Amino acid sequence: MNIVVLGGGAWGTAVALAAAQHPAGHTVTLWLRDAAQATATEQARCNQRYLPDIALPPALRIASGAPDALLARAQLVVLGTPVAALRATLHTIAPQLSARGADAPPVVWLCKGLEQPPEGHLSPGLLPHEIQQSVAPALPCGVLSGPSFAQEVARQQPTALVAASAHAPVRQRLLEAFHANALRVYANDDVTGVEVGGAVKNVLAIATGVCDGLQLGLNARAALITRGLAEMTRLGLALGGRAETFRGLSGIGDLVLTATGGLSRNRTVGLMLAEDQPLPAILQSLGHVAEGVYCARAVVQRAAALGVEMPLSAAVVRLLDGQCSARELVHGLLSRDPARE
Ligand SMILES: NC(=O)c1ccc[n+]([C@@H]2O[C@H](COP(=O)([O-])OP(=O)(O)OC[C@H]3O[C@@H](n4cnc5c(N)ncnc54)[C@H](O)[C@@H]3O)[C@@H](O)[C@H]2O)c1
Ligand SMILES: O=P(O)(O)OC[C@H](O)CO
Repeated sequence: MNIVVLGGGAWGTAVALAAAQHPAGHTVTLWLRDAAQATATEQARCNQRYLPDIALPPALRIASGAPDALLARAQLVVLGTPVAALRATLHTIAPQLSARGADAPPVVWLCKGLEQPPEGHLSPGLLPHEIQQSVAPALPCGVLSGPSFAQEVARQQPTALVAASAHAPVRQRLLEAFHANALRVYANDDVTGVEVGGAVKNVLAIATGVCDGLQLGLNARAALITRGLAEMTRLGLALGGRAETFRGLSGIGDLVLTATGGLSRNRTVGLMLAEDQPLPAILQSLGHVAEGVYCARAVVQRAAALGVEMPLSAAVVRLLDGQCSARELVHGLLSRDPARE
């Protein structure tokens, strides 16, 4: 299979690397928007900026510049950008791919979050598949999600992913592309549920980082994860997702990984906020995207529009907006009225 991965951050690189190691012998190209970074990656055979210490397999091709020739041959296009770049990327590639008619390859994204509406706009923050529907509704699309740190996938440590799409051929293409070696890919047709899980767990991982940074204890962390799963599920159901999805890999699975795993960027943001470090400095030191920071407000706004209560996510928004300190956030949550579970 001819696979093109657009976007050479940590996750795009790890996913391209996994596809290039598939025993079927796929032809895999990792496309980077930054030509200098592409050259450096090719010379070092390592993405030192985003995935250091990982040697890229010889079969993995690196490219930059206009991706038209790559897209003309692609049988699967994987978008490795953050949510913020998904709309623009789809705008760029959709005309060429749509022109292939029935031969158009599936397009799948890896991002987890909601789009931030432009400042001052009243439109809701959209999930990735809603962005795709507004930009390129005719393309066969899907999402690859689930509990997966790039570094572990790149080291071929066992990982279970979810391939979600409304289209069975897209799900099948994803299985053929990635299911092998230490990667297991589970199919799911609940795209909304999978995307809500992927977005909300990032916000909740910030909250868990705060909880652990303040050394509130293991009981508090378990309570936070459990109540977080409840609010993730409430929002997901209200948006049309299915309950069982939130009990699966892209729900509780990714929430537990991101909220507790030391490799999580979102959790790291929470740990640093607990030390009262300023957010801009935290984001700069991270060097990678932490989607929870960018989608927390959109999550809470969509929940409010649907009458869904999300107290943990709302508390994270107040903290990110500088309306309270980490300790005040905890105090506010502990002072809430008693409620039924
Ligand atoms: N890193 C992981 O372990 C992991 C795992 C699963 C999912 N994800 C998700 O995948 C997405 C990408 O994460 P990552 O870890 O690769 O991020 P990263 O910070 O390592 O890299 C981001 C990449 O996106 C590119 N980029 C940033 N802004 C852009 C723009 N405006 N236009 C085009 N490209 C742009 C950067 O050049 C870089 O290549 C995120 O939504 C993340 O939540 C990450
Ligand atoms: O490092 P994070 O917090 O962006 O999480 C990475 C993955 O989404 C975990 O599944």
